[in-house]
Amino acid sequence: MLFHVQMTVRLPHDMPPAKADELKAREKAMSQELQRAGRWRHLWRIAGRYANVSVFDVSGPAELHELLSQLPLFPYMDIEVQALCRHASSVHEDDR
Ligand SMILES: O=C(O)C[C@H]1C=CC(=O)O1
Repeated sequence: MLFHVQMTVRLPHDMPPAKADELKAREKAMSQELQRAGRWRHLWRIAGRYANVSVFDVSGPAELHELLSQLPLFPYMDIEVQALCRHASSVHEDDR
């Protein structure tokens, strides 16, 4: 199943920079691992914001929740999820 996910990062202003850098480095490593595995299909920065729009390809909501909740920045993100299904007019036959 595909899910559209919007993540907005809200790090506390008093978080020590070294802690923020460590969280961001771990988040980057995990996101790249999931992208290479095909589970995090798209990752786009929303211009002008510390936020992204992503598309995940997972078995269902439970797997998505497990994956998102393991992200190092999870405690510091507002996350909105929308389930996607194939559009009848899509020319991409392999979209699910
Ligand atoms: O920067 C972000 O949007 C938050 C998060 C998503 C991937 C990553 O490396 O950090």
